[in-house]
Amino acid sequence: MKVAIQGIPGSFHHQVALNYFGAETEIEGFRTFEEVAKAVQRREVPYGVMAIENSIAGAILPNYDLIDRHGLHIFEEYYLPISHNLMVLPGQKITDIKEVKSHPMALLQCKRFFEDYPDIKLIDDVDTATVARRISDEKIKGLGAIASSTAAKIYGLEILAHDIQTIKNNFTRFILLQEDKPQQSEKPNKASFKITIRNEKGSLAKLLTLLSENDLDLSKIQSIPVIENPWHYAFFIDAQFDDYAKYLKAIDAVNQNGGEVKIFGEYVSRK
Ligand SMILES: O=C(O)C(=O)C[C@]1(C(=O)O)C=C[C@@H](O)C=C1
Repeated sequence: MKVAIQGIPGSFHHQVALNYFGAETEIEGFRTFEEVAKAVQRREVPYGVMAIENSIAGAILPNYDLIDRHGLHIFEEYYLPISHNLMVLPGQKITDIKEVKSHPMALLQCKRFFEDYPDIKLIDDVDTATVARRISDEKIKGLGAIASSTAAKIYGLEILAHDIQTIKNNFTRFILLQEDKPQQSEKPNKASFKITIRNEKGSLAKLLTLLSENDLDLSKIQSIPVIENPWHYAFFIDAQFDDYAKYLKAIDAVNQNGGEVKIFGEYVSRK
């Protein structure tokens, strides 16, 4: 079975794919989330893994948009505890480091650590492990990577500082994607969907009332621009519920009241 991820062995996406699908899984790494979404949409790879939000850095908004544009379905969520480490070519000291490169979400999660090192320049890169591999392959001095301890092991780097994320208790929520609408074996108690409403006074308040009246517990609501219609907004929502029938009633009520609902997935909450 093949699974698409952004990144290479030692990245957090790689870890999630192995944890969820098993150690023997064939993993196909891509450079960008967009390439992952396209590969799943075209059925070149049956499943994709995508980070969607982090407990320190917040949502990865462009990924909600990718799921939407590529018509993908969420069938599962996965929470991975994230520990970041500062690593270098063996023998390098922290005072030798001029630049640190990593995935932008990883850099955001470690911002506070680098406040004590204002001379180190932080630079976005494709993923955590790719930088570790590059330092190792090209024997780059003066450059640090932020990545997992697994990446340090795989690429033979030395860890100068462990657990450098701002809050020790750091989690990233990943979603598992496929092109087809999934058949759920367990009863769903969570759903992700997009609601587009007319930009009128009180329309958001009305929408929230309809959801709350049907006992939906929102764990996320994020507004995104409707690009075809400047200054109009849609909302990406994650909601939990005990009663599936009531959830359907809520969706129906929104549709009846001028909202437009697109469901990305119904699945079991793993929190
Ligand atoms: O760069 C990696 O190792 C990734 O798997 C990407 C990613 C992300 O997209 O948020 C995954 C988990 C962490 O939050 C940091 C980076």
